[in-house]
Amino acid sequence: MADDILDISGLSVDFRTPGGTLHALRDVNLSVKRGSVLGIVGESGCGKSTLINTVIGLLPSNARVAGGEVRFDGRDMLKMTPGQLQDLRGQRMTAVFQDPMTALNPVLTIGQQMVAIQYRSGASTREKRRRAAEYLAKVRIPDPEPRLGQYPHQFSGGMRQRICIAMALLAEPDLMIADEPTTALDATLELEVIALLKDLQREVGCAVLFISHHLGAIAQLCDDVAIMYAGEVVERGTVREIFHDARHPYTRALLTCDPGRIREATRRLPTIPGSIPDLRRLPEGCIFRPRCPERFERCAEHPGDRRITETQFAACHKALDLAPLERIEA
Ligand SMILES: Nc1ncnc2c1ncn2[C@@H]1O[C@H](COP(=O)(O)OP(=O)(O)OP(=O)(O)O)[C@@H](O)[C@H]1O
Repeated sequence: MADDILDISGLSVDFRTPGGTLHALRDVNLSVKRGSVLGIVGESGCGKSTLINTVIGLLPSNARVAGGEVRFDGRDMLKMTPGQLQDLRGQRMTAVFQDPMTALNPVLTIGQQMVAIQYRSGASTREKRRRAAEYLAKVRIPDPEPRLGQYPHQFSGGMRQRICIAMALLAEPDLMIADEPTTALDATLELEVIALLKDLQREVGCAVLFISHHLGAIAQLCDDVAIMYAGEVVERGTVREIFHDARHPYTRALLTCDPGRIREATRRLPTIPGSIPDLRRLPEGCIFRPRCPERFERCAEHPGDRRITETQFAACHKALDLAPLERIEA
């Protein structure tokens, strides 16, 4: 059995666009250990959705996987047939998205939807309803039995997202992909949902790939973190390494823009001067060079992954030389 439930290596994805080929992901290396939570952080346009769509096998028609492998439990998903992918999705790999209303059908009751997604189970409808109520209780929906008969609009926004989480966990997946699941919620509800996700992830034992702009949420929920910038993973490590000893200037810029508030309220990523380069005309060398306060001549060469520890990597020529950042509690 593979140690990593998801192992992405050397993944590159291009889009055909009227202005030329856009290199949305380049040589991405990431892995999610069984039963652990990997957080992915990055500015808008860094390639988070492209990464997820590649993993769930739903890239748009103008996309092309230019290289690499995406292994789920040791098997390369990029070589699977549509039928094999379909078997994985919704069972061993499930997903929760930002807007619960896109996942829930407004004209069916929650109970009907939760029974329907157990279509592969040989259990009776009665047993499926019992499990549905059990999972609603797990996400702390009070009085779950009668609420199975209600429609999505009869629940609050926070409850709807918790119902989506219950539905994603009902299959007892090996991996749950959570794509900005708390971005649409207010700060208090967000904290509640993050705490709930953490409890349930432990209870069900599944791994989670958690995408968020919110550094505080990442620090609270994740075991490991990957920082993406303009289609590359520029740094990855344990949550402790990233929040206490970041080695890439981009990660450090994100963390130092607002260190005191990271734990509490930084719901959007801080702004760093400059903008992401045009991915159709990539700069030579390090992708962050045009915005980097640490740049020097060698940055005209791509740095590749520098190993900092067993678990931490940073794509920067200076990764081993930068002085430690002021301590940030994660
Ligand atoms: N269907 C598409 N056709 C052409 N280019 C695309 C397409 N989808 C995404 N891109 C481009 O690929 C790059 C990565 O986009 P992606 O949506 O994966 O980023 P993201 O990090 O998910 O951003 P956001 O947080 O705004 O959703 C961007 O430059 C984007 O413009």
